[in-house]
Amino acid sequence: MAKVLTIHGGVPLKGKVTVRGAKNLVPKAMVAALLGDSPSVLRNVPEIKDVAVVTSLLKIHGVTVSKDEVTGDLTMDPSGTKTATSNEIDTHAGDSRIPILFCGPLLHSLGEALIPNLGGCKIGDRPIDFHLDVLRHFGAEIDKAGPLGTSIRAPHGLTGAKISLPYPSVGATEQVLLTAVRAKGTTEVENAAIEPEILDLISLLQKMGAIITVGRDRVIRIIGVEKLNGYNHKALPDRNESASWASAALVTKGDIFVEGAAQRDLTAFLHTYRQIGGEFEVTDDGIRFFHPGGDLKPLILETDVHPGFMTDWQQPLVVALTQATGVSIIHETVYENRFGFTNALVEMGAKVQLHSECLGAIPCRFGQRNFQHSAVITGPTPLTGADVDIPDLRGGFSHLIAALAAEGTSHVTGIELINRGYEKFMDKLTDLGARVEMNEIA
Ligand SMILES: CC(=O)N[C@H]1[C@@H](OP(=O)(O)OP(=O)(O)OC[C@H]2O[C@@H](n3ccc(=O)[nH]c3=O)[C@H](O)[C@@H]2O)O[C@H](CO)[C@@H](O)[C@@H]1O
Ligand SMILES: C=C(OP(=O)(O)O)C(=O)O
Repeated sequence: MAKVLTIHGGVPLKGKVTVRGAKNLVPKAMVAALLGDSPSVLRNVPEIKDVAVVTSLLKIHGVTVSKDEVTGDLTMDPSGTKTATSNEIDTHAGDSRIPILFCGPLLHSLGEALIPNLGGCKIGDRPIDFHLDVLRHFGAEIDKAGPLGTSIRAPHGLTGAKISLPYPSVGATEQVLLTAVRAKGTTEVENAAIEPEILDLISLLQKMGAIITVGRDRVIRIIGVEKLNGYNHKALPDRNESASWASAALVTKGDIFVEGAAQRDLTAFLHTYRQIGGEFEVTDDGIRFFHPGGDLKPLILETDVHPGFMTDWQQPLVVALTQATGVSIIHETVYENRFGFTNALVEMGAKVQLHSECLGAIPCRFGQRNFQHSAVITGPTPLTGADVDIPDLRGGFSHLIAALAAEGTSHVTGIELINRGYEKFMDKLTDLGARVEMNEIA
């Protein structure tokens, strides 16, 4: 039975939501537990699909994962780590992007790793060439990278390496970290990503006994150690979920206190929010986001790696820009195909034109290659309810907040995708006063 969410729009979202540990850190912290020779404890764990997927992957590799019924904290004991069968691995094909990060830890423990084909949002090709090159630098052999997944071995162990990433990829940087901490000798990675979730992963690895320094100009150095212990760590809050609810407040002319939102990790977002005309108040417990009344202002924006404007913030913000007075331009420089979600916004009444040129100050990797990676948004345009099928996590959130702001009723399918990154999504919407009903259809 498929689910369809009916949304009656036009209600400002008001109230409080709580964000917990980041989707882009928690599953990776769980993978890091494989590196220890004693159990690890992870706190502030959200109930989202990627956590369920990694819990299952750890279990089929012999890791005991137990959850505290009251706090939700996870205790992961890797003492029984074993090779999983290809059938077990195959059950997770297409689920998430995290399995590729099992390579380093499994190669250290078992000398081999079998990785299912990856899932994640369909916002570009999302190749894994950087990951496989990184692993080869450490001495791993890629037996097979084909339709049934990737099989990797390290018959001679893994040795530290000097690596320069072609682009500051988040996943490839994490691949380096999770492999280098127990490799023989020293690793140096240039052009590394330094997103807050990566720095939190480094903190956690440091607790385990890893030797890591983050130097100038995105260079990270790691001295491998033979053994690591388990960690006890509280995951950093989800800055992407925080930014999503902030955009929801602006789009619906509402007022949302996001408990747990951390200003430190949202500097670029808060700057942009204020430029558009959104208001916020930072407290020790979170951030209140609200529409202060009056017109929203258009802007010109490029997504970028940290400390730039995060690509995952772009999609919900585009909905707010449909309500700004004037022309806004967004140049998406991280993914080549992240504007597909705007088709549904156009059906709802928005004016969005896509272009393959780089409409930004810096020409990016996608210029002259026929990727529609720049968007011109003209507002304000009233939005009306529509029937929408959610394409991906952030595009889906954008559709939902557009429907919440629109006049009339919308029907949304594919809502399950939202569970990848938004904990207790329906409860939060209801608590904020949204008029929504979930029904099942044959
Ligand atoms: C689970 C997780 O943490 N997901 C985040 C992570 O994704 P993820 O780690 O997959 O993103 P990357 O930073 O690796 O990707 C950035 C760019 O590099 C390219 N690339 C990446 C790897 C590779 O081997 N070859 C290659 O060409 C990608 O196609 C993309 O164009 O960082 C992205 C950028 O901040 C975020 O949008 C995602 O929410
Ligand atoms: C692109 C995203 O996630 P993933 O890398 O897990 O697909 C996202 O969170 O917006």
